[in-house]
Amino acid sequence: MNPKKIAGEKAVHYVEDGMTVGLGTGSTVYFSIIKLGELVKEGLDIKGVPTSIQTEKLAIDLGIPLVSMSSVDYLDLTIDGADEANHDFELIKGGGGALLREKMVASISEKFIVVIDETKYVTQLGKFPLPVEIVPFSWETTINTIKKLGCTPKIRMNQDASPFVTDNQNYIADCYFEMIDNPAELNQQLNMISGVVENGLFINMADSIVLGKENGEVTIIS
Ligand SMILES: O=C(CO)[C@H](O)[C@H](O)COP(=O)(O)O
Repeated sequence: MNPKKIAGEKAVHYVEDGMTVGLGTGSTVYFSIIKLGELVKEGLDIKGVPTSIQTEKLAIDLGIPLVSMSSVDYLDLTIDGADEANHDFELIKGGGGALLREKMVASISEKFIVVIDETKYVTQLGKFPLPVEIVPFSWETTINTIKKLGCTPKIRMNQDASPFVTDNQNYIADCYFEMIDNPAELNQQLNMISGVVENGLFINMADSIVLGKENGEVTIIS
């Protein structure tokens, strides 16, 4: 059993007719979006707000009707993956580079459902390098400032050795902390640095975590 598939599909039970739904990005929420595509074909009436160009393309291929975030005041629900989640429902996101739009969409969602496999449910955040979206202008200056917060930042690169560029035309600095003692404080400190657009810490945003397990079970933590 694929724990990502189990979690992704389970989360779709939260979706009801008439909802506007934030569609996250990544290989776990992929299974939610596939399932939603099937349900839409069977008559489910929803509108999706995609969090990346990749998700937008997938949703269009599946026939899920989409609206832009700017055309809605709020979303009923967002389903998205995460790279780590702790027991206080604090998250690291951005492994796929979509953290800015993901955070914007989650911030106006009534409910934010996180879909992960059990390996990502941790007691302390930080083993996964924290993605921070920064502007390309003088990125060296920005990562030098970020470094002072006690991490080793590395600009994310593509396989061809060019910098990875986000959907918003920015760079990602993957910041190696090993352990993050105070995620809420770090979230604020990072976002106060000039040149930082947004960081991958999601604090006080998640409502439920849907945890897929290797043995085929799924646990919902709310
Ligand atoms: O934040 C994200 C993309 O920016 C993803 O939700 C996160 O990286 C988890 O992805 P996956 O489900 O593929 O492990």
